[in-house]
Order: sequence, then C-alpha cells, then structure tokens
Amino acid sequence: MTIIDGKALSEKILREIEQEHSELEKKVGRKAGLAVIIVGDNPASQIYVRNKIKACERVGFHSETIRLDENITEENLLSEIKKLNNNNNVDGILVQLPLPEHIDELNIINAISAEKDVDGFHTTNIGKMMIGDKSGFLPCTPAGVIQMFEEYNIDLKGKDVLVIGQSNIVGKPMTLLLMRKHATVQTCNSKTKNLSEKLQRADVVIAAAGYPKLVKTTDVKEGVVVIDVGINRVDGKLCGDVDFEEVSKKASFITPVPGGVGPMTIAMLIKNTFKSYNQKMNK
Ligand SMILES: Nc1nc2c(c(=O)[nH]1)N[C@@H](CN(C=O)c1ccc(C(=O)N[C@@H](CCC(=O)O)C(=O)O)cc1)CN2
Repeated sequence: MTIIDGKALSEKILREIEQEHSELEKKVGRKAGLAVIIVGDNPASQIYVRNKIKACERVGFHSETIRLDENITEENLLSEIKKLNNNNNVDGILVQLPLPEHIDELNIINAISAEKDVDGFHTTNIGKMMIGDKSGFLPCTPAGVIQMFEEYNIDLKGKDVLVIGQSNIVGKPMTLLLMRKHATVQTCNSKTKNLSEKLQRADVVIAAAGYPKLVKTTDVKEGVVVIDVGINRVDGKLCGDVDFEEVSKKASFITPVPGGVGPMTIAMLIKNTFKSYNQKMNK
C-alpha cells in the first residue's frame, strides 16, 4: 500500500514555480499577484486563506487579502471585484467559499474576469474545461487529484471510478476530468441507492461527500485506489470521508487527511495564478 503524499508533491510543484517565477520576474519587472477576498469569519475559511497567502509568500508572489464584513451587500462585494479586475498587478482573484446566504454565489463568481478566475469556477472556464480548451483554468481540487494520479502513474483508462459527491467545486468537475482520462465514472449523491454495492465494484473511489468516515473497509475491494477529499472536524480533530486506519489495509493507494488533497488544492491555485501571469506576459 502506498500513501499518496500530497504535501510532498505540492512542495515539489511550488519549488518548480518559485524557480520559473524568479527568472520571469527579472525579465518582466513585476511579481505574479493573487488577491483573495474573504467575507465573514468562518474559522475553516480563515485557515484556508492563510494557507493560500503562505503559499504565495513561499513562491515569491505578491498577494493581498481583502477581508470584508459578514453583512456586506452584494453590490459592495461586486465593486471590490471590479477594482481587482482593473488592477494590473493582480493576475488571479478568488472569493473564498462559502459566502453568506444573502449573497448570490454565481453572480459573484461570474463578476470575476474569466482571465483572472484562478479558482476555475467562472462559467467561461467551466465551459472551456468541458470542451478541453486548454486556455482556461481548471478547478483546483479536481486538478490536484488528477496531478496525483499522474505523479503516481495510476492509469485511469477503462477503470471504474466512483465519485461520491456532486458539488460544483469538486464532484462535478472531477467527473469531467476523469472522463477526459477515459475512466468509466459514476457520480453519487445523497439520494444514491446501494452505495455500498457500488463501492465494492469500484477500482477507484473519490470521496467528497463531507461525511466523516463514510467509506469503510467492508465497502471497498482489495487493491482499490482511494482519494479522500473530505475535510471534517470531529472533536477538534481533522478527518476525511474515509476510515483511513481500516481502508488503508485493503487499498493499493490512499490519500491521508491532512496532507493529501488539501495541499494539492493550494498548489494548483498557485499554478493557475502563474499561468494567468504567463498568459498576460504573452499578450
Ligand atoms: N474559493 C474557493 N473556496 C473554497 C475552495 C476553493 O477551491 N476555492 N475549496 C474548499 C476549501 N479549500 C480551498 O479554499 C481548501 C481546503 C483545505 C485545504 C488544506 O490545505 N487542507 C489541509 C488541512 C488544513 C486544516 O488544518 O484545516 C490538509 O488537508 O492537509 C486547502 C484549501 C472550500 N472553499
């Protein structure tokens, strides 16, 4: 059994970007820049935003964090985005999700210029992903999972892959990227019947449901590849959607939580920001 080390892989990606960026910065005369908007004080979001800013510092990017009150109006949030769209030092913009309920998430995402949407959530980038137009940005978590498969030489061609969860951030784009790898994909949701039977048949399981230890040993077959996208806090401790202790006894490859998909999400964000910077330089 191999534990897929997302932390080490993300560090390798960041090292490569740091090097390429420092060479380009000398030629261009400015750093790549990422702006992160956070609304309210959700504790988990605070951690993720801090990790994103740390990653920017790690690779030498310019970063700015715009902290906004929980009660901000949609109009005022849109005007912050407009300023960043017009700021030439900013290559990437993201709004940390989730947003408070009074704000229309889709409206906000689509207000970000598609060329700066390094989260890959804008309708234009989702469309580009759908048809395989490489000029767009891929959503960071699914792109990070694909990068893990490539790094560990896990071939998906003809494999039966079960994706648990169909969120816009993970499940749906993950399904699409797996199809591009010629996997046979089944996407489950909370209404799916006989999940346990489906799990037993899967060669690869990608758990992104948000239920602690949903996937158990009795559910999976010997040699299964397990990717745990879940990040749950139980009694102050982090755990994924997979019972790691037990399932790792049957798996051929498995990701841990923490230290698996999470750091890869951040590495892909940095990669997308660097891509945006490069695209601007080449214009
Ligand atoms: N605008 C966005 N919002 C959200 C996204 C996103 O991609 N864009 N995804 C998730 C949260 N997320 C990124 O923002 C994210 C989650 C987890 C990690 C991470 O590094 N996890 C660590 C553990 C960190 C901890 O102590 O909690 C790990 O798994 O090792 C990074 C990013 C929802 N919102």
